[in-house]
Amino acid sequence: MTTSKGLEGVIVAETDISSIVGDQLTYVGYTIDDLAENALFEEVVFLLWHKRLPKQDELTEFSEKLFSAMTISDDIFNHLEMMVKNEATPMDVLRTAVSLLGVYDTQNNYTDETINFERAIYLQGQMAAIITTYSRLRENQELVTPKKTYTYAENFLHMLNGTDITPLESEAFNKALVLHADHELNASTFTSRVCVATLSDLYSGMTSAIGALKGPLHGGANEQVINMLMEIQEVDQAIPYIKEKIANKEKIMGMGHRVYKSGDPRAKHLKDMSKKLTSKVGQEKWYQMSEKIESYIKEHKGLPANVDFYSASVYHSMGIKHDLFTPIFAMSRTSGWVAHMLEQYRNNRLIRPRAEYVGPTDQSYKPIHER
Ligand SMILES: CC(=O)SCCNC(=O)CCNC(=O)[C@H](O)C(C)(C)COP(=O)(O)OP(=O)(O)OC[C@H]1O[C@@H](n2cnc3c(N)ncnc32)[C@H](O)[C@@H]1OP(=O)(O)O
Ligand SMILES: O=C([O-])CC(=O)C(=O)O
Repeated sequence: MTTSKGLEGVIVAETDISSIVGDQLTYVGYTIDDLAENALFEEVVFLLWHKRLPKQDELTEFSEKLFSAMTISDDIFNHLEMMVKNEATPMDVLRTAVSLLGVYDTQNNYTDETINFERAIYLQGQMAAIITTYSRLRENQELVTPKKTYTYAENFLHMLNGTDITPLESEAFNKALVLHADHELNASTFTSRVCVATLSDLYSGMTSAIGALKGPLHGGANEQVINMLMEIQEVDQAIPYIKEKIANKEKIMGMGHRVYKSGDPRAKHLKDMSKKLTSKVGQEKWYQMSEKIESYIKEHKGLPANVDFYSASVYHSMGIKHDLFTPIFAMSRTSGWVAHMLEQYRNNRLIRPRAEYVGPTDQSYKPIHER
């Protein structure tokens, strides 16, 4: 038996959803650059679920269904109110609320693909509804209903802030959602597949995936990055701060990746958006600081910036609360999680690896008074 700590390099599934080759990421054969520049997030969701881009009438129908799924039910609203009172953190709220969606879905046919496509749209819409409702409730703000003329990205921002959306905000947020949509067998996607490989349901897979994404070594890194930038505060403090972290053997959040060794192809798009947005709001320092950290870590540790690094200054300059960064990642990644869970159901086998036992052997039970 061979072991690979952290399953590094182990191939455990075949997929036709996304692929990483060198520093190239593709969704169903389309490069991430192509999609980030040209596609709407909802087109990408359709692509990941149906393995082809939608025609206009299909996109219209799909967007209408998503729009209809963006309204919160009274039941979930009541639970969210309770969670606000308990000052629960947004990722915990999201995980719990998605689990509750499962409680209110009384159809038991977990692996029925037709019903799962309906559930998928519902989940994708509800992610936006849950995050924005929770955010507005905790700020004591009235809820904002989505607009039919808005895209998914625009509606999220509209429901979050209650404002009209500028073209730059729309472009940046749509791009961020496209870039985070899927990423082969990352930890949370793998978690979702392990869960449904027992023939459990989509809500359970999503709940497990949200839990896995929350950790700071995965999706939780984007919030850690902004916390770091806030601690640094001034551009000339960036390098001394980073040097001290490295001297203390601490990790620099948003840097490094299990698969990409030379560069994460998503980071350059977010870097561009960070530059544009920070300059638009007159807060270039967050971009400048990030750029200094990126160059220093690349030069001294050989590590590239990952997707979580520049998304932090992008979301911050859009005025988004820092603890919503990881929930937004989860909202986008719902598209990928669902695609992978559906793929798992279609060609399922229980996922059950082995562990090498390294503990003591030949022990024999002693009565408690003899230990
Ligand atoms: C969406 C995403 O999930 S992207 C990843 C988001 N996570 C982060 O940004 C957290 C910071 N980065 C990390 O912790 C790691 O790079 C991971 C978790 C992304 C990848 O982890 P692994 O492939 O297991 O690499 P591992 O943690 O073993 O690191 C290998 C070496 O690089 C070092 N290293 C890796 N990342 C970093 C970092 N961000 N800062 C400093 N050193 C690092 C490790 O200390 C280790 O050094 P050593 O061999 O001297 O002990
Ligand atoms: O693939 C990974 O390990 C992490 C990652 O970048 C992602 O989930 O987007």
